[in-house]
Amino acid sequence: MSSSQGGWRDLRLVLRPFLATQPRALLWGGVLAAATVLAGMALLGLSGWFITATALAGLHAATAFTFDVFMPSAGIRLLALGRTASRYGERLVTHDASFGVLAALRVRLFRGWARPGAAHQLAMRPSRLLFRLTSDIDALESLYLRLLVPAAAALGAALLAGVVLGFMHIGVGLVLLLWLVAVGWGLVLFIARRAQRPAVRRAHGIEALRARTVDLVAGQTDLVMAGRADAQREALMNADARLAKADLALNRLETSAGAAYGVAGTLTLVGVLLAVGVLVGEGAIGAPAAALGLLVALTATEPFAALRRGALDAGRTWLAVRRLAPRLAPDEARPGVAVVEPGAAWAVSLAHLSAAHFGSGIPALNDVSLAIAPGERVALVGASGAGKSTLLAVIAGEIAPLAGSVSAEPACLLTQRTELFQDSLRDNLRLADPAADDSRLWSALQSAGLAGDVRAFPAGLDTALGEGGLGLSGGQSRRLALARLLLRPVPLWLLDEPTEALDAAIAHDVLQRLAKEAGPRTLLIATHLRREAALADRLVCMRQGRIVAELRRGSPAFEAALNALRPD
Ligand SMILES: Nc1ncnc2c1ncn2[C@@H]1O[C@H](COP(=O)(O)OP(=O)(O)OP(=O)(O)O)[C@@H](O)[C@H]1O
Repeated sequence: MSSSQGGWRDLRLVLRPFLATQPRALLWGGVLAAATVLAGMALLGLSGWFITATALAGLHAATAFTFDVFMPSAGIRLLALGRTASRYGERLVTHDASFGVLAALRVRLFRGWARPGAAHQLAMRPSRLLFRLTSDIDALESLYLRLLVPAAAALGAALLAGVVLGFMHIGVGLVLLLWLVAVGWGLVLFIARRAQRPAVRRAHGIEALRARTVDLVAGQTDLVMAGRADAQREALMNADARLAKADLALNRLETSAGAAYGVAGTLTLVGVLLAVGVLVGEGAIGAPAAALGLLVALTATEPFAALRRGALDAGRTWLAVRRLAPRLAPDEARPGVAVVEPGAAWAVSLAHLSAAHFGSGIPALNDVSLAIAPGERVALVGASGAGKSTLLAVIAGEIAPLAGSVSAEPACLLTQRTELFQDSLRDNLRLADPAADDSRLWSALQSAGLAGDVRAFPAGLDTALGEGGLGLSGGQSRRLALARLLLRPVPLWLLDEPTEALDAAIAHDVLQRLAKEAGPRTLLIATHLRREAALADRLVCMRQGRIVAELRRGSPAFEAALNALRPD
C-alpha cells in the first residue's frame, strides 16, 4: 500500500470517532462559522452600497426625499447584531464540540495503548509515548478548529462572492468563484506542503529537548560520575538549536504566506474593480452595486487568509494523525486466540504452540500441546524460565503465537504484581467492572478477605491509593487483586504465582478463598509452591519451553512431584 493511501486510511480512522462523537455540534460549528463570515461580508457590502446610494441620491432633490434610508440601515444593524451573535455561538459550539471529541478520543487512545503490543511499547518508553499521547491529541484540535471550520467558512465566502458578482455578470461571478477557490485553497495546500517538514522537525525537536532535559535533571549524579554531564549538556543545546531552526523556518513561511495572501487579495480587488468598472461603463450596473461587489470581493479573501494558521500546523497535525491512528484501529481482543464458546469440550486447547516475547528472537515456548477440560484445575510447574508465565500470557492474549493454534474460554490473568493506581480504592476495584456498584464491591472485598481492613480505613472505599495515596501491604494487595478477579465474570482464571511473597498464614487464607470463589471455573496456575499446586487435579511439568510430563492426581508420580515443590 502506498504511503498516501495509508495516510488517507489513517485520517479516516481519526476522523471517524471525531465525527461520530458529536456530529451535529461539529456541523453546527461549521455552519455558524460560515454564517459569521457571510454576515460580515453582507454587512460590508450593504454598507458600501448604502453609502454610495445615499451619496448619489443626495445629488438630486427629488431622489433625496424619496430614498428609503430606513430599510438598509435596519438591515445593517441586523447584520451587525447577527454577526456578533453567530461569532459568539460559533466560538461556543466549535470549542465545546472539539473539546468533547478530544476527551472521547483520549479514552479510546488510552484503551488502544492498553492493548498487549502497544502496552509493551509504552512500558519500554513511557515518558516519550505519554508526551506524544498528550501533544498529539492537542495537535488534532487544529484539524477541526483551524482547518475544517475555516475551510468551510472560506468556501461559503467564495460562493457568496461568486453569487453576488454573478447577479451583476454571470462570467465575472464564475471567474471570481473559481479564482478564490483555486488561489485560496491552492495557497493553503502549498503552505501546508512547505510547512510539513519544519512542523514535523519542530515536533521532534520539542520531544528531544524534553527527553534530554529530563535525562540531565534525573540522571545528574550518574552523568557526573561517568564524566558525561558536558556531553549531555551539549546534546541538550543541540536539540534546542534544532528546535530554534525549525521555529525560524516556520516563522519565515508564515511571513511569506501572509505576503502571498496579501498579494492575492490585492489582485482580486484589482480584477473585481476593473470588472465592475467595465460593467458600470456599459450601464449594466450602477455605482452602488459596484461598491457592493467590490467590498464583497474584498471580504471574501479574508477567510482564506485565516486558513494560514491551520496550513502551517498541518504537518504537525498529519504527524499526530499518523501516530494515533494505529491505536484507534479496531483490534482483536486477544490476538491469535480463538474464543471457546460455553459448552465446548475443552476450556483451553493448545496445538503445537510456539511463542516468543516481544523483541526476542528466541522462542520461549516450543511445540506445546495441551487440552484442559472445563472446570479442571491445572498447575504449571517447572524451573524458573521454563515458560510458565509465557504460556499464561499467550492464553491471555498478551503475546501472539508464532506458530500453532490456541483456543480458550474468556479468561482473566492474575499477574505476579498487583498494580495500584493513583485513584480511590473504589475505582481501583472498578477497573475490573466499571459498572459495579458499592454493594457488589463490598461483596467482592468480603469474599477476598479485605472488607475488614477497608472498613477500618477512615475513608473506606474513598481511600486514595497509589502514588501519594495509601500503600497496601503485600497481603492486602493480593486480596485486592483477588477482589478484582472476582468482579470479572469469566469462566477461566489464569493465576501466575498468586501467593508468592506472602507469609504462610496469609497465603493459605488467600488460597482458600480463591479455591472457594473459583467454584466451577477452570483454573490454570503457574507456580513453584506446593500450597498452590495442591489446588490442582493435574500437574503439567515444563522445561525449556516444552511440556515434559503431565501427572494426574492420585498417581504416585503426582504426589512425588508435589512433594518436590517448595514448601511454605
Ligand atoms: N519480557 C521478556 N522478554 C524477553 N524474554 C523474556 C521475557 N520474559 C521472559 N522471557 C524469557 O522467556 C523464557 C520463559 O520465561 P517465563 O517468564 O515464561 O518463565 P517462568 O517459567 O514463568 O519463570 P518464573 O517461574 O521465574 O516466573 C525465559 O527464557 C525468559 O528469559
